[in-house]
Amino acid sequence: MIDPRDELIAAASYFYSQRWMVGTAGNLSARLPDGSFWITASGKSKGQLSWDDFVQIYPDGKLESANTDLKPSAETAIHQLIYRLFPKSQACYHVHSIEANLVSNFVTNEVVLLPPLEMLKGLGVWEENPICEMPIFRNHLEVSRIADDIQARFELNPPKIPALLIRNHGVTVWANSLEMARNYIELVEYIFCYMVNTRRIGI
Ligand SMILES: CSC[C@@H](O)[C@@H](O)C(=O)COP(=O)(O)O
Ligand SMILES: [Zn+2]
Repeated sequence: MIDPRDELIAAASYFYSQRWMVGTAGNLSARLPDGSFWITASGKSKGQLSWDDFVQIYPDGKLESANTDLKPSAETAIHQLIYRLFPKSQACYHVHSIEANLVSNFVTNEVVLLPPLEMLKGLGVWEENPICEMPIFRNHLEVSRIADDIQARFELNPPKIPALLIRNHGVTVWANSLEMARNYIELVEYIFCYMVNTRRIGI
């Protein structure tokens, strides 16, 4: 099996070049056949990751890393939850863009309506003039509280698209392959950019 860290490094470097993973922002993970997953270590510059900048988390919560100083991403609890809620997911990507943060403030409620763009097909919504909402969650200092909120809402009301937005923070997507996860980030960021631009020109 190919080690997914190469693709995670390539994706992070691309997202960094798009200014969606500026500095240490964001985290990426990919699952392995034994149910464990590689996740970016906390506080690493996402534009220049190497194999040693990842931590492997096992289903029982145990972790393994190249050196004992490495801590798993502060947002590991969200990745663990996503893999539990959506067991077919093989990758979970989280980035911080300016547009995502602007869009998260377009509304004060728990969802934002997405424009009925053709691009939604790329996120699995094959409908004419779809009514498609992006779930929004409150940002808490304690990441476990964000994960608890996601679990409580998604267990009752699973989302139509494999994405969620944390207000004033960033977007998280999950997918059945690393390639799809990268596409989903690009698609949601395109949609956020479109939404910001429609506001800017007043349509
Ligand atoms: C630029 S700080 C951003 C962090 O607080 C966090 O939101 C983030 O996405 C990265 O945290 P990390 O622990 O490196 O995975
Ligand atoms: Zn974050």
